[in-house]
Amino acid sequence: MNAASLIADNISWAPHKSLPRLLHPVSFKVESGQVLGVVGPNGAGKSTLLRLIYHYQRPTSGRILVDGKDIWSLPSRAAARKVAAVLQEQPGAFGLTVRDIVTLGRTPHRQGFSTPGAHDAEIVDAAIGRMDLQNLAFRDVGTLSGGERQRVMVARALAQQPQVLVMDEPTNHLDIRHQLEILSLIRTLGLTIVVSLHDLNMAAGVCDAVLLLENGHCKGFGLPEDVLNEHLVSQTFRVKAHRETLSLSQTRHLSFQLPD
Ligand SMILES: Nc1ncnc2c1ncn2[C@@H]1O[C@H](COP(=O)(O)OP(=O)(O)OP(=O)(O)O)[C@@H](O)[C@H]1O
Repeated sequence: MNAASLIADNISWAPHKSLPRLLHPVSFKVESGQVLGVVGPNGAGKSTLLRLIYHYQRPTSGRILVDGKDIWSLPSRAAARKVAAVLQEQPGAFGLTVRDIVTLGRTPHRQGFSTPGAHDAEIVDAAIGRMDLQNLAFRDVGTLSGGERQRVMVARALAQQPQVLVMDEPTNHLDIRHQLEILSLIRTLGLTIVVSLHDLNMAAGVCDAVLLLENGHCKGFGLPEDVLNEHLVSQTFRVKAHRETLSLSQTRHLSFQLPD
């Protein structure tokens, strides 16, 4: 794998020039190979921020640098060789096999309309193996469970050989076991990762840094233990947050209740 640093330099977004910004200017840096968690209440702007990074929506202001190169100065194909995404809404790709879907990850690396070659096939097989999908390779993706489909989407992103991987709520719809598997996988991919997560304890466990959003504003960026403190979490999520150290694992754990 081929991780690279990611810099967001004053990026913001509005649906139109005449409309108010839904994401206010924010700057941060993710070192090569590190995992940034994006957290915040519903509607905070997490997916909006991620869309700018995976080259889907152009920022209204600012630059996004991967390995020092502004991805919005690149054509889509070149940007897709730098940044891949695993999204919540999975395409209804009925009729395509798992292998077909993973092979789509090679598209940005091919010339024009050329068909995939032996080199592509090797990379696709490696991605399928990495996600333990060998037994499902020729299954119609429409017949897979949500967890299996999620693994296919990660395999497709790996076949894309990006430097940065963006994951929008990758644990959604997964049972506890699969949530933990995805989180432990995140740590082993050797890529720079930006992941949005709703579970703050999971974010604290898996991320090197956390960005906390509220209403399109950055409320905190830094080490999980600093950003996910009782005060900031209580204020941002409008709950009463309590943080304790669990005796068994010696990890910090947040619990929540509604305020009085
Ligand atoms: N294209 C758009 N036009 C108008 N409003 C938009 C557009 N995209 C997003 N929004 C609004 O921006 C706000 C932030 O949305 P976003 O999906 O980024 O939030 P989120 O933090 O990912 O939320 P959730 O946790 O519910 O998934 C929401 O109020 C949403 O309705």
